[in-house]
Amino acid sequence: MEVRARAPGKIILAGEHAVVHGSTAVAASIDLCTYVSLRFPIPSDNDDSLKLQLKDMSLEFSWPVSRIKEVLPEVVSSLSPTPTSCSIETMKSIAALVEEQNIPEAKIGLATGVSAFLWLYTCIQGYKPATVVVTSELPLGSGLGSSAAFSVALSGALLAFSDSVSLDMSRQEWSVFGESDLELVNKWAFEGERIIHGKPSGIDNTVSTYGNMIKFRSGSLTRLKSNMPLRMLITNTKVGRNTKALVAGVSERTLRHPDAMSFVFNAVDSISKELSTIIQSPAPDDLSITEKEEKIEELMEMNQGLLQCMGVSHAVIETVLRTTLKYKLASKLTGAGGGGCVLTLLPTLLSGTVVDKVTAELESCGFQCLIAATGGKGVEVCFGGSA
Ligand SMILES: Nc1ncnc2c1ncn2[C@@H]1O[C@H](COP(=O)(O)OP(=O)(O)OP(=O)(O)O)[C@@H](O)[C@H]1O
Ligand SMILES: C[C@@](O)(CCO)CC(=O)[O-]
Ligand SMILES: [Mg+2]
Repeated sequence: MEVRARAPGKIILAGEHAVVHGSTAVAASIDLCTYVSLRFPIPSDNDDSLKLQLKDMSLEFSWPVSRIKEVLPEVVSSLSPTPTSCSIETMKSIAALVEEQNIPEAKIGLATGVSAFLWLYTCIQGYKPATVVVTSELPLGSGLGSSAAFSVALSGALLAFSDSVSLDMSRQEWSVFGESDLELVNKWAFEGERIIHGKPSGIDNTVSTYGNMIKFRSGSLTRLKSNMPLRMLITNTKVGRNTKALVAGVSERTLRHPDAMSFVFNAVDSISKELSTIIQSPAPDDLSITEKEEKIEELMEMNQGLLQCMGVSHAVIETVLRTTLKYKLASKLTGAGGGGCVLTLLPTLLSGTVVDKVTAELESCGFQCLIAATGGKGVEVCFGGSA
């Protein structure tokens, strides 16, 4: 028995960090995914372990299920079909299980992802032996929502083989969950994000679950229908960072300067709302595509300035901004910042030559550029077969 799930990464067009503090944000899925396959052994395999293979990193972790039962006895006895948060005590027990695996120091950032895996697995599948294989097209820890895509794909695969959702297991092609099942996948993925992020707003797992473009505020989403092409150059600075630490840094700054930061968050809220209005406004209205793009560019620059106020920009991000500005292109960081990826709007009338030139200049600085398709599908599953 095997099921595979895939979930997309995302870009945040406006509102990262401020969304954690109640502001509106706008995000779109991208066509780079994380894939999770789940397979239960057959009795003749004589396999009583839970295995997690992180293929891209050539890492494999394995726990005898008896060991998981011994360390986490309370998880299954209190199994509930509704997503639950991991308590501090259980987190400590999970950390012990992860520590036993001796993750190489250079890859220690994966420990939170492995912890999220153990929590979601035992909550949804109990102490069953299984092999879970993960691969990803997303750079990890770069602002493109790798943690959310991992949590969503994992929740999707685990729930596909649970009684909580209704799926046609005979369909051997990529299929979508029903509306209420999607909600369940999203809620479990949020619990995974909590373990990886500390204090997520929920925007990343929501856009990965539902796909397309969304407006998000205080846990609730509005699906957006874009009425204009939106081509974004994504520049990966390759400077590593950690969303949990950056989110905590903004919270600390907010505690130190509550009044000033509340104005910053309000300004971001207005920017996100204005951006979503422009994106959705009917195609042939009073504003031409070029006028809309100019407004979006200005909003991106304003948002970037406010992200700087929050303390989440970085020297390397400023280098990308300066480089793209030479070509009169507007940019902003995307995701948690502190390094990671930068978005640059490529206006419809921009010539291919300019795109090639700016890309070449960015790549000569050691950055990696890509143009991802935005607003595609959310989480999908596929039973058996080889779709
Ligand atoms: N494919 C994966 N396999 C295992 N763990 C993963 C995988 N993808 C993400 N993770 C976990 O998520 C962490 C990265 O999450 P983080 O939130 O810091 O960055 P991001 O999600 O890529 O960017 P952002 O949150 O800004 O969009 C990794 O260190 C790891 O713990
Ligand atoms: C930085 C942040 O706003 C977005 C990370 O992609 C964190 C979150 O909303 O959970
Ligand atoms: Mg993340």
